[in-house]
Amino acid sequence: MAAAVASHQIAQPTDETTLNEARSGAHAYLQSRLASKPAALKQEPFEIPIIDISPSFSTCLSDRKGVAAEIRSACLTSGFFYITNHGVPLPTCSAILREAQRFFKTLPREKKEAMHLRNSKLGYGWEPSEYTSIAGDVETKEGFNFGYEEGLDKTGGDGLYKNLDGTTYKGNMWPEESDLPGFYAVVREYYSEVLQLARHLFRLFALSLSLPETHFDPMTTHPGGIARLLYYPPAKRPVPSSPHPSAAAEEIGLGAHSDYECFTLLLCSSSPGLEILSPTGTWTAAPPIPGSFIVNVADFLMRWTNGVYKSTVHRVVNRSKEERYSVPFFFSVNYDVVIETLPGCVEEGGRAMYPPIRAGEYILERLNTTTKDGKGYYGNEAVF
Ligand SMILES: O=C(O)CCC(=O)C(=O)O
Ligand SMILES: [Fe+2]
Repeated sequence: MAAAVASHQIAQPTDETTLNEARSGAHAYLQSRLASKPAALKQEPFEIPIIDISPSFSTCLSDRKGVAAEIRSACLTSGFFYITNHGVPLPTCSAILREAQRFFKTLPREKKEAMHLRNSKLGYGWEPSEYTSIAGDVETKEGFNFGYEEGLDKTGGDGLYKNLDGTTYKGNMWPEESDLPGFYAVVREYYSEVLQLARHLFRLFALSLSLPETHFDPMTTHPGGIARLLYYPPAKRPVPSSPHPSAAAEEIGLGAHSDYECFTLLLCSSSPGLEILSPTGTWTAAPPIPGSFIVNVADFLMRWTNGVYKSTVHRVVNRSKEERYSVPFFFSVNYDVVIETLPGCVEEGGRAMYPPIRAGEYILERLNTTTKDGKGYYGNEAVF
């Protein structure tokens, strides 16, 4: 599918109507996916492919295109896939999962409180268990969120980074080095590796859309990239060992949602818990595969492709007696980029389903809906 280069670097204002449409569009999308019933829809099984991306590091374009074709096929169906042989060293992955455990298990509560999410206008910091809610479910997960800073980027960035709301102050909150010695160094190593992998994958996504390989590169010179450490306690009461049709039977770790950005790279510990909503409306487990990342298409790619690539709804239920840790990395373009449907993704005579939105504003709006009352808790407005 050929697509002309969009005017992505032009910082057009996103007006209130457009944002409202984006907000309700995302909500309607989620509701329609949750409400869809098995009967008349496509056949199971719903497969989450495993893609060995080692050929994508080849100097030969046709090797890279081969991997891009596999990615395309996954994006058209499940919107989720595993990648193996991705180049991020195993010790780097093990180390970040260990730090997650150290953070949640050894950092005293008052030190976590000092980094509470409510002190951030950007969704950063510590989220206690049962603090946030998506789709009305109170979530058992505990989290720690942080965003891009130039020190976490091997390229050093271009010096033009802007926060979600267009401000430029340093928004991350970190534990004191004396409280968790070595924590920041491990986070930096992991983040910088995964950011470079995301830039590499973005080129494959471009190829998968028959765009020039470097199409998205200018949009990721100071990219948004929120990462989180997540802890899911074991279920307090017995839950069915596989997804159950009745939501009431579940103890929700993280409520049903789609991700907001371009795509997500998820690292998880050996405990299962991630569940993906199939096109037939059934929850399908996505168990961890050692040494892999789970990649999922998120809303920006869905919007660019006019819904051709699926931003699939997912959730987490820890059904095991084990603790689960995970580290999602939500890869965004520069927050000042405007996301607009790629002309090549609109069928002849068709129309773009999604109005243009500015990356940072859209994410902020979506984050604001994840409170228990859905009314937001940041109380800030974008200043782009
Ligand atoms: O923890 C997981 O397995 C998934 C996390 C997730 O979907 C998210 O944070 O958006
Ligand atoms: Fe997610």
